[in-house]
Amino acid sequence: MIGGQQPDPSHDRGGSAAGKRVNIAAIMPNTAEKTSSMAPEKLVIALPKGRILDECMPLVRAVGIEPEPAFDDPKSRALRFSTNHPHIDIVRVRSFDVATFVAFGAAHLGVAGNDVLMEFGYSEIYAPLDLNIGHCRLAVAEPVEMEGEDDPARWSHVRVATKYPEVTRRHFARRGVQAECIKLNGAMELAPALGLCRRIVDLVSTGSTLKANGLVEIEHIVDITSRLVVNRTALKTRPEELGGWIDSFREAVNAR
Ligand SMILES: Nc1ncnc2c1ncn2[C@@H]1O[C@H](COP(=O)(O)OP(=O)(O)OP(=O)(O)O)[C@@H](O)[C@H]1O
Ligand SMILES: O=P(O)(O)OC[C@H]1O[C@H](OP(=O)(O)OP(=O)(O)O)[C@H](O)[C@@H]1O
Repeated sequence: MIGGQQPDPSHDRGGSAAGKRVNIAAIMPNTAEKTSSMAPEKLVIALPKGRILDECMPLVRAVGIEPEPAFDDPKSRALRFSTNHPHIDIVRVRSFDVATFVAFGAAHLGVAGNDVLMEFGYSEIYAPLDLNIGHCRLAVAEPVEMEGEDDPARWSHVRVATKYPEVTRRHFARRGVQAECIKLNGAMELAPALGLCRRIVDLVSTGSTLKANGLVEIEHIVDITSRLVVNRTALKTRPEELGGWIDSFREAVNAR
């Protein structure tokens, strides 16, 4: 279990905000009652390091959560950070791991792209809010020379390099195409030129990475944004507190 520090009731956002929109306490009165009489463990928020962190920190700050100075110190090797709320910590992990930490209840709240959520399909994760950041799309791409002669409607089998084998298999299976996926963790765009496979499934935003590597997008799979994610059990056991944070994040997103 996490933490052990006593909560600071003066910083508990749940009381006032919950009930306005995410009225979980009303539908689960028993759990709400139980938690209000117990000292809950520290609330842990998992944030993805990398490009999404810069986009999500203004929202985190807009809801009134300010991490300790070490969070912004590039020399710091710390992974867990206290905040201005004595009962809230932030952990900074890889984007795929945000989903795992939240699904297993090691973190209560987090931020993850729906690419990551779809790939894992964790039933323990509830994603109540689109944060309107991290906009990109998941797409199939191939070498520009193949574009004219290749007809995706005629495929019965494809071999693709991807970081998203589950989403890729499901996408192709829906139209009866068998996908053989070669799992890579980055730099998928290198695979066709090096003969690993002819096609890739990867995230595309501006398209400049595809272009720089002689590839073109030939099939759109799904639009991607980052979501606020919550552990379902935590939401049941701490409905006011977590519902309050969901409401606060929603207000911050709407105010942008
Ligand atoms: N080019 C992009 N434009 C916008 N959002 C993106 C882009 N690439 C990825 N994302 C979003 O950001 C999330 C994190 O991507 P990022 O590239 O920072 O991490 P990563 O390379 O997957 O992480 P790691 O280094 O841990 O493997 C993705 O899951 C996706 O939702
Ligand atoms: O269409 P673009 O604007 O060029 O963005 C697309 C690139 O962004 C992501 O990679 P990232 O830069 O995060 O590096 P990674 O491959 O290490 O994940 C993605 O995997 C593409 O390579």
